[in-house]
Amino acid sequence: MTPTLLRIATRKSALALWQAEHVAAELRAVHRGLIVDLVPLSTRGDEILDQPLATIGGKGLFLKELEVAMLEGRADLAVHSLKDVPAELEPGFALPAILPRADAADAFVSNDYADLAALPLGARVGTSSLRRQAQLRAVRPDLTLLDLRGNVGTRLAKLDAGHYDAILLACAGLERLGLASRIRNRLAAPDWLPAPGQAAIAIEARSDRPEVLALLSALDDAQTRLAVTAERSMNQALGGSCTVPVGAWCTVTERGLHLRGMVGDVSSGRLLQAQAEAEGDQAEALGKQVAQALFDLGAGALLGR
Ligand SMILES: NCc1[nH]cc(CCC(=O)O)c1CC(=O)O
Repeated sequence: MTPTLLRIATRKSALALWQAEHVAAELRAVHRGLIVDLVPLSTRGDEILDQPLATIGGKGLFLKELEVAMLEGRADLAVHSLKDVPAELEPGFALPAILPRADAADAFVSNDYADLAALPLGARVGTSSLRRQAQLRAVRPDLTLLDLRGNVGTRLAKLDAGHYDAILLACAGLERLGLASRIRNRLAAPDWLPAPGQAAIAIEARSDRPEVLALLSALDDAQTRLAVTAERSMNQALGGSCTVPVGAWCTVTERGLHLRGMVGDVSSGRLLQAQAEAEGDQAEALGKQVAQALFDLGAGALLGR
């Protein structure tokens, strides 16, 4: 029987709540009469803020509590930033919808400097993302890289308190929170690669709930799904963890898919880059092909395998 109520499990950060509200509004718009409620939950990834994500167990930390809520019948779906969703989902779960992508660029945010090139020698830049750190090292080996965790508001407050000369965030998150005015400069492809799936919102649900999956799939954007499938397939073929600096960017045109991939080394600032094109129905194979090209360039040593 088609459900008349859908409950969305979400993290409690301002960005997570915005994304869940956005999905709720879209669901109400496409399914007239459907009741959609939010179930805000705390996750381990939100609670442990004093350690880098890579050391406390990675991205799955943000999903676990939301998945438990779905398994226990307290929620019907969960809304995530796709870049926080591990390449391999927990068994029994699916991503029935991936929403149209926002701006996938990273944002250079600073109160004193217009862009990376304007930073003085040795300037302090805050980011806990290994991908951002490796790309920073590659263009500015002199910079002092400092850890920076917490939600978007916390990170901006730490910048404003003077702990950093600049910080890097995702443009998409700033835009969703009405903070686009904080973006001083966009760090964008092909010179600078985002995380696989960056700027796409994903809906997760139990694979054994066909009526729920059918309602949710109405929000799926085919073009975004193709692009992020290629990016996530590459990430998975490289080992799929968030403890290595990996960037990916796939564009979709009438001619097909174009995937760029990057594996970096934070200490040396060395970046390995590869790219390839494929037909629209070959997204997964394209991801594996670019991963193989990166291995051929020596990515294995950087990935510790
Ligand atoms: N890791 C936290 C996270 N997960 C998704 C976004 C931004 C929104 C998106 O990429 O969809 C952010 C914040 C950031 O990186 O600045």
